[in-house]
Amino acid sequence: MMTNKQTANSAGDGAILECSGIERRFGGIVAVTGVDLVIQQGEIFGLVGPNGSGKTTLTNAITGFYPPNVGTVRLAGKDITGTAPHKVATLGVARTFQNLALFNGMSVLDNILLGRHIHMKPGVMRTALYWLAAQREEIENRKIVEEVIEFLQLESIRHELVDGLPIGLKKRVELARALVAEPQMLILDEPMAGMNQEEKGYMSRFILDARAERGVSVLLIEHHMDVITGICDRMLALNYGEMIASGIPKEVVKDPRVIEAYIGGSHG
Ligand SMILES: Nc1ncnc2c1ncn2[C@@H]1O[C@H](COP(=O)(O)OP(=O)(O)OP(=O)(O)O)[C@@H](O)[C@H]1O
Repeated sequence: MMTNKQTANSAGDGAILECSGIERRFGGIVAVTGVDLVIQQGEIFGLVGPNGSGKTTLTNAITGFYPPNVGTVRLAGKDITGTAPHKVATLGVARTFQNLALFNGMSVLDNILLGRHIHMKPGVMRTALYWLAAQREEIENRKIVEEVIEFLQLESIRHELVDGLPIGLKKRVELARALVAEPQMLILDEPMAGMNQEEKGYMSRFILDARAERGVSVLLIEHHMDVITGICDRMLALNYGEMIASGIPKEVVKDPRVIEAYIGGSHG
């Protein structure tokens, strides 16, 4: 279990994300309650739980989509509780969504470029007087985008519309869009849903490499326990909105409460 010492960690001692006592209600429904979570810089941290256990609600509380009713969220020591989603993004948190959020009718490249918008200055872009600055900004944007395209091996499909791509590639494009924002913290909501074993292997490798080469810390929501035990440093399991176990994945997945939650839930 997470100790008081860990949850009390604060900026400067390596925590990138700290959630304390998070509760979020929707009308009479308590979607999440009493959740404490500390992710250290460079950690890949797994979040599991059956359908409806509160995983997405917790990420929405962190990213400001649905601020918590109770509790605090700190990013690199700074209190960001209730900060608007676009501001949280500019502070260095990027996410991918359970149900893909790509723009159909647009190419792979254009979808990825959209991930740079938090770093673009529209005022500068529009003002002819500052065309040089804008040009420099554009070159910088393209450089990062090209790096990420190469990193995620999307070169051969860069001009294809995202519409017809298989799910595995769509998920990879979404990861690319999140990475070009150059986040400190990446929140991935079921990035391997619908993938076969080989595709899961690729995606796992990309997540590990993103940490190694781009220095991101990762909060990974995932139902595939082999992926959680394979690439996560630590993990947290939720059930009915509450923490039921946390710690080293190989130990947590053997916890009877976690097994029971999954057998009882629809992912058993
Ligand atoms: N916007 C909302 N309005 C009302 N209830 C909500 C809302 N979002 C989530 N809930 C409820 O909160 C609870 C937790 O849902 P949540 O989507 O966070 O679970 P989850 O673990 O992410 O599930 P899944 O694996 O299906 O994505 C559920 O009972 C859900 O119905």
